[in-house]
Amino acid sequence: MAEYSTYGSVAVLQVNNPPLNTFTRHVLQALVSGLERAQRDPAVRSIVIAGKGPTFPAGADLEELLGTAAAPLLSNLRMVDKHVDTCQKPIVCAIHGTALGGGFELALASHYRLAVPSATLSLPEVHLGMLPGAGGTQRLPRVVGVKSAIQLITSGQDIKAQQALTLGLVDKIVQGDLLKEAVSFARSVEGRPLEDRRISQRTVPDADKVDEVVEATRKTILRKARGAIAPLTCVQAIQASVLPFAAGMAREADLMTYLMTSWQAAAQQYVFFSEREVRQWSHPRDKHINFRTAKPTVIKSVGVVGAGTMGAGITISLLQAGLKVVLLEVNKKQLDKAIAVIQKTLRQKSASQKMSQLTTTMDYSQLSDVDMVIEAVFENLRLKKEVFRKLDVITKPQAVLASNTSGLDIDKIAAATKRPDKVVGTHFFSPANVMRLLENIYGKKTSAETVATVMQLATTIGKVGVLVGNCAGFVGNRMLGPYRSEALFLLEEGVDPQDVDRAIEEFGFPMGPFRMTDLAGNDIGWRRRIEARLTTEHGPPPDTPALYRRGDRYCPLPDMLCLQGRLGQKTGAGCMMLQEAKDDLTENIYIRFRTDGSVFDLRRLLAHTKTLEELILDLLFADDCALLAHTEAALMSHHAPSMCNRYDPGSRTALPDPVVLQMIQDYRQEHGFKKRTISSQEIVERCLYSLINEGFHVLDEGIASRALDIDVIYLFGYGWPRHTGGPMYYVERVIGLEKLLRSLETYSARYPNHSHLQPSPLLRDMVAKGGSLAALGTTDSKL
Ligand SMILES: CC/C=C\C/C=C/C(=O)SCCNC(=O)CCNC(=O)[C@H](O)C(C)(C)COP(=O)(O)OP(=O)(O)OC[C@H]1O[C@@H](n2cnc3c(N)ncnc32)[C@H](O)[C@@H]1OP(=O)(O)O
Repeated sequence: MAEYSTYGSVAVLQVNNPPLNTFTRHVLQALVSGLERAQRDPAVRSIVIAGKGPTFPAGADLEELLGTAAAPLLSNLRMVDKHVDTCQKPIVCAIHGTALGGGFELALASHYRLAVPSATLSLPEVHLGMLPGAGGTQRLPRVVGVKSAIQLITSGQDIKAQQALTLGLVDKIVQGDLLKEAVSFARSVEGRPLEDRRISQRTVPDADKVDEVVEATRKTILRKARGAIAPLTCVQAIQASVLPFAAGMAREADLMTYLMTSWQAAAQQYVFFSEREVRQWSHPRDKHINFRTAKPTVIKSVGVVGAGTMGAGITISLLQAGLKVVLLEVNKKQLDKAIAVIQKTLRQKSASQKMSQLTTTMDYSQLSDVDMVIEAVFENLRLKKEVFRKLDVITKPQAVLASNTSGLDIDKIAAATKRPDKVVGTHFFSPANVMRLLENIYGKKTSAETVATVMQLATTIGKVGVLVGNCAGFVGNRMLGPYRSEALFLLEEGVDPQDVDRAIEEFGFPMGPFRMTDLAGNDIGWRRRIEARLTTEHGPPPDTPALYRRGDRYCPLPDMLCLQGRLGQKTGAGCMMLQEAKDDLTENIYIRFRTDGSVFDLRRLLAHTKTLEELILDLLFADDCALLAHTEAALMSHHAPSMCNRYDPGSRTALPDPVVLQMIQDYRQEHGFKKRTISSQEIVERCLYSLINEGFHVLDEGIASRALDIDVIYLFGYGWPRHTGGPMYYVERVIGLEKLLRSLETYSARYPNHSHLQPSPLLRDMVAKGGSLAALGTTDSKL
């Protein structure tokens, strides 16, 4: 737990609690005993505290923190820190690996800190819904000032050793043997006065500006926190650091108790464990196939087909993980553009050496030797099947073939090959090199080995891989469908798009449904609806009632917007007009693209088609993605820049668009909707409950095997607010399943033809039998 040894006058206490040396009560008790022993021993004149194995203590043990032991754990940690702080013999912390949370706080309570260059320090408690409650909010500002302390504690960001040295958080960076250096350093400071080494005795450097600093940061923190209580509570604790140390510690303790007992802390700790637990996958249809039994194929080289935004992002992720990549793109301009993007991103990350691992090509035969291919072409089944047919012939027989699709049928794609067991879905999220989620989809014939391979790939490239079954939209996009539909029905009834967005953003999402569609592109869903024959390129299918499809309520507003060319924000922002656009297109209009400098003459393009709308459609459905992307942008810059909002040139701030508001008004009138006032609560409930209800269907059908898989998908891929734990956790722990059921019953009685509001049989069953999502495999054992 804490090994005691002496080197002459130096006592060394090495925390030994593998793998991360986290603080349990036993570890802390062992530290207290060691400290007392060293203090008692007259031959000991200094003390070194270090971590055995790979790291200095990475903080309090979360398993223990989640149970009834939390309060004693905290008081033990505070006791250790007090022993250390007030010790009459100098205490030196020797830091390597990750000194996090309580580990870093112990170091701050010590008199000296040495670190190896690779060490990382941080106070990440805010991510767990807590604050650094063992003196971190009081000692850190005494070293770095209130302003920096607020920044470091409310972000929980990593502090690298060199930065820690600059900030005065460590005294020396040690290049050689850390323990040896620490022992000789301790010896060198023996007998020196300790008073000025005790951080608790210092004053906060910017104490006179504390109110000013807090005021200046409060707004930003509130905006970033989006409903999370921990960040602002951290600020309150830091504010108390200008008080005498004991008073500040008392304030910190009160605020820590408040946070530790909050549902948000429990939710965020659930998120921490769920992020790790998804790695322990099992096949929803056959539990015998799981992370223990299935062996992944070793992947050293990956082919990426398609160098659009997704393909480039995927390539960056793979290169950063040290894999060899062959990037194939049939359009030279697009390929060059992607190379420039990849180079720039890797350079920013100081990882330019990784470029040597990249081969770019326009020739499929270059893929003959790769271990795996990730296809990232345009989201079109015909095109994807064609690519897979080619890949099946060209790649080696044992190569895994993955499709980066956001919802197309993996079995149909697999059927284009003679190796359906090696075909799998890997749904990356945009930007693919930034977003952590990787939704991995198995088809009917995907082998256990192939599943294990893509789950392993997720870990290798630093993503959170979640295994799901094959259905339209998989888990994430499937659940988004009802949410979007309900948002549209709210427009029909009288809410404006920005009101829906505001309510959802106040709940904690970074973006409401309409701003999100503007960003992602309204045409994505439109194309999918056309493929599903819910609409056509020219309007509703013949003999179809405007507001119904297959007996279900349908809102055609997004289709109408697409027909007007209102496809999304990308088009407004990605290009620059050389000459003013004219509505009638009687003159030549030239448009140059910032992205690749290409110039289009719209009139010449139009000469080949009857109407502008037809031209948009021809290009949208063309398989030539590069042409599509450019021309779509060209047309859109002439037309309206977004679906529902307008954006000033160069800005991403969504502004209500009077044209759209008028259009919605006319639509309401035409279809006899009476505008009514709808509360934010109703907006949030209808949108989110219909999404969560779909989650129950997904579980019922075995598309996801555990509620935590759904939570992780929403947290890491869709911006679901972390402090609520994810949709399924939130509804079970915060709302209550019974309340969800009653609300859905109320809403579905009011809107009998909104099928997604009909409570799922699984939900009904759980409420009737008192069942819980935990029984379906959440991490409850750890809560
Ligand atoms: C009561 C005291 C009150 C207040 C003061 C102090 C508060 C605290 O200290 S709160 C805790 C602060 N520390 C953290 O938040 C660290 C969290 N851990 C991490 O960030 C990472 O695990 C890591 C950077 C330390 C290591 O990352 P990596 O190498 O990628 O490993 P894993 O994340 O996969 O972790 C391996 C294994 O360890 C488990 N684990 C990690 N941290 C803790 C912890 N603090 N307590 C208990 N267990 C922990 C993690 O779940 C993994 O377990 P499995 O292999 O079973 O999945």
